[in-house]
Amino acid sequence: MVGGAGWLNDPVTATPATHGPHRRPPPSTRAVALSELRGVLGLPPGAGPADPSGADPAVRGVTLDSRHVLPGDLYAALPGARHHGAQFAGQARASGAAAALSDRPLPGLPTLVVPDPRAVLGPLAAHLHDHPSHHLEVYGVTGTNGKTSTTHLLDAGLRSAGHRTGMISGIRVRTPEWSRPAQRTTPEAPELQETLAALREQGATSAAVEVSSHGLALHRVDGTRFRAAVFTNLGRDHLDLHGDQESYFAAKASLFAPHRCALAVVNVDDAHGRRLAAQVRVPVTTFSAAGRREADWRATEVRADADRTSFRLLGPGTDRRVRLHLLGTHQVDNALGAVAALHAGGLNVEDVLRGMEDLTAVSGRLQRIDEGQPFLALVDYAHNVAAQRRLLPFLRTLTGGRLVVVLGATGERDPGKRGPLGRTAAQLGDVVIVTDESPHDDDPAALREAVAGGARGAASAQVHVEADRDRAIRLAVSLADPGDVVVVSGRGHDGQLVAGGRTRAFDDGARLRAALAQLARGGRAPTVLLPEDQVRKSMVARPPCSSR
Ligand SMILES: CC(=O)N[C@H]1[C@@H](OP(=O)(O)OP(=O)(O)OC[C@H]2O[C@@H](n3ccc(=O)[nH]c3=O)[C@H](O)[C@@H]2O)O[C@H](CO)[C@@H](O)[C@@H]1O[C@H](C)C(=O)N[C@@H](C)C(=O)N[C@H](CCC(=O)O)C(=O)O
Ligand SMILES: Nc1ncnc2c1ncn2[C@@H]1O[C@H](COP(=O)(O)OP(=O)(O)OP(=O)(O)O)[C@@H](O)[C@H]1O
Repeated sequence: MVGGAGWLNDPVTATPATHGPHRRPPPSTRAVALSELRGVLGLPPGAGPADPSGADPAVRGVTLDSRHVLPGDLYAALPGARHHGAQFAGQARASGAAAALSDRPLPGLPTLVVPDPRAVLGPLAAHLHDHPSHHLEVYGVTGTNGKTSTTHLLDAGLRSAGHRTGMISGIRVRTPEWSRPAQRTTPEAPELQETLAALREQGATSAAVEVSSHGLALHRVDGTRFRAAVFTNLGRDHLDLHGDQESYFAAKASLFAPHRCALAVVNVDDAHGRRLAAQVRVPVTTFSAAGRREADWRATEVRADADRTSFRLLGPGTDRRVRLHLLGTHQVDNALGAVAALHAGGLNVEDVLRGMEDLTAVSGRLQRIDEGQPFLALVDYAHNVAAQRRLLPFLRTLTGGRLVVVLGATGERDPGKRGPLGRTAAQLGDVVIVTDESPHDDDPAALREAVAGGARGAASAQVHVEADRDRAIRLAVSLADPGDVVVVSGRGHDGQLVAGGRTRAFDDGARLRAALAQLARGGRAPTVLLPEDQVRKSMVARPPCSSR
């Protein structure tokens, strides 16, 4: 389709062409002899335990999950946090795996043995699919916040500029012929290469791909060539994986290595962005939403309200006002990154801006929920302090009243960010309602306490603790006065809560809408009565808004 459109009005219908149990590799996938793959890895002929029969089986696909093996696949048996894939060799063999890749020989399967199989999986999958990224213009986006939004803006711009394109984002994976919900931000290498191959086969000319730091550190994008890559920003996040901020930055920076990407597009409002721009060895285009004069692309005269966001765009040969439907000043950063990348990639700025200006929303990113209530209610995906620091001051500008923030912390992720999440919400909001997100196997009460402890420490907001997320949302609605702003943060589009090994459907937008509809039906507020010990008020009087 030409003419940008967001997911909310995307014309592509979902078909079950998924990776996973319904995996359907592109028909064009060629058969490659195992000996050829051995050559790709630089293994000498016959090195490592070969098939005792001396056969040289044809490999037609690759997967790292025994449950998804199709006949002829190479099964990559990887060491994991809970299992070693070698445990599942029997299942892979029974499903028709032709061969294996692992750090040890697998019984009954000719195995390519390398010390770090994850590290060679991407190049192998790319080889098997004839390097699809070399035949597409692939635009990547990395950074702590703004990846999904920027990816959607890139997609909208590519489409309005006439590209037949695909999008691999943390919300959905879409090709011209099918679309499905994403399982993770950046797919594992076999799925990524398979999707890029499907794009090529379906006549796509380009793709916008979200690249998480997990994706980089876990080699998921190895074997992929990017026409241009955007760096949005770096805040504290994912230290559970990276250990420290320096390693986190190094993971992000690795996307911009010359073997991966041809052009770097970097946000120089961000300190790590400035560092990256100074160190990369590919041509760099810079952008600044703060209007820095040294940037190649910059925004001035930014106006952002509850309906839209606009700014004056200044760049090579460009000086024009841009009007976005997306809400929040941070979307100016994201739009600048997208426009700079597409211009660097050779596209016409007016063509791409048309699509970006038509993009109506990105699911769960500052999405307004309106049921006629006399206050603003929104859902957002902010789940780290850096995002809160952009989001909450913006929302403050939309209210002369109070800012009510519903938040929690996901379990099994960096414990060090829980207290700061609560503290920042309390510093920048007036009413903080701490609730459960997805605790996974962590203790939900301990997670709530860590967030609430941070919030109480800030001592400037009213702090409530309500374990049940639905009740927390209804509490927020019941507490809102005309003119206030309510934001349910942290989950965005994510329609599931995971606790104690069980997953249940839970959509923040739908629950917020239901609470607002109940308010509209019942007059004032759907009263939520909480046991006294669940309500903690660290401060009853709130500071005047003007003091913030
Ligand atoms: C912490 C982490 O990254 N874990 C990854 C890891 O899982 P694991 O170590 O727990 O795997 P495991 O269960 O021990 O199994 C070991 C191996 O056996 C295989 N297996 C397992 C069971 C079976 O029946 N058959 C089988 O073949 C598994 O596919 C795996 O390869 O290896 C798996 C595949 O090998 C990954 O899918 C998995 O990513 C998990 C699911 C994940 O989502 N991680 C998150 C943290 C993530 O990647 N997030 C980022 C960024 C998010 C953001 O920006 O906010 C993302 O890109 O999504
Ligand atoms: N450029 C930005 N700078 C700071 N915060 C942002 C920016 N863009 C978005 N945000 C905030 O981060 C949240 C997540 O945005 P988005 O999904 O676009 O980023 P992301 O990098 O894909 O996040 P994740 O990796 O968690 O999927 C938004 O809901 C918003 O609160």
